[in-house]
Amino acid sequence: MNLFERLKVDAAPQWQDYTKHAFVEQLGSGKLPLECFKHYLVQDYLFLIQFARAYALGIYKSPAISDMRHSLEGVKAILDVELELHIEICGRWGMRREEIELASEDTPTMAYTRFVLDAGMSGDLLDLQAALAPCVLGYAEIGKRLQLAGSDVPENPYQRWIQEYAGEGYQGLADGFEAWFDTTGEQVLTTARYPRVLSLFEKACRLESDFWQMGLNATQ
Ligand SMILES: Cc1ncc(CO)c(N)n1
Repeated sequence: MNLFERLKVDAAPQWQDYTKHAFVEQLGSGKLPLECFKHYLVQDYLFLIQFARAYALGIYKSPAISDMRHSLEGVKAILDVELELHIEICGRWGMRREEIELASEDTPTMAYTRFVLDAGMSGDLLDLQAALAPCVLGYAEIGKRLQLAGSDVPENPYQRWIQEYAGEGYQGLADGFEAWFDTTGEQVLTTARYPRVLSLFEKACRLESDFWQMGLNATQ
């Protein structure tokens, strides 16, 4: 079992809540109200700006050039690919980049992003990776699962989103992150340290669930 698999087992309730959240299930069935998705997507754009900073912090916290390159991959994937996907999807409803960037961050967006940044600033690369892992590895798992189940749902309005996270590019990024996380674990993880790493991972899962819930709450 690699480090990610071990954390998933030990944080099973939090992982389930996050990856099988009602928002995710409705996204997969195509039944999610558009209002919820739009609210989520604008907040996610703001989220990703902060996450690019968190990967940049990863460069700063990298003990080796190979670690720097992994962090740089994360920065590039967000700035060059993921943010552009959001702009493309928002553009379908006539929302422009300037308008999205002017939106104000909701509390769950602030809570999650600042939590990750603080985990990295106050800790080392492994702490930062533990706080980042649910994001990239969770979306890769969700994307793959929804894509596989999706053949039963013709004309899902959220297909473009699913396809992006199930696609080769994102799946490759997640595989790279998982191996990198494991390598860092082999270098610095001790038995005494594991509970703190697990706690960071669990908290990030909870903050992911809160992020989905923020999307669902947009109809109320
Ligand atoms: C909230 C959140 N978690 C994870 C990802 C995956 O990058 C994302 N775009 N947004």
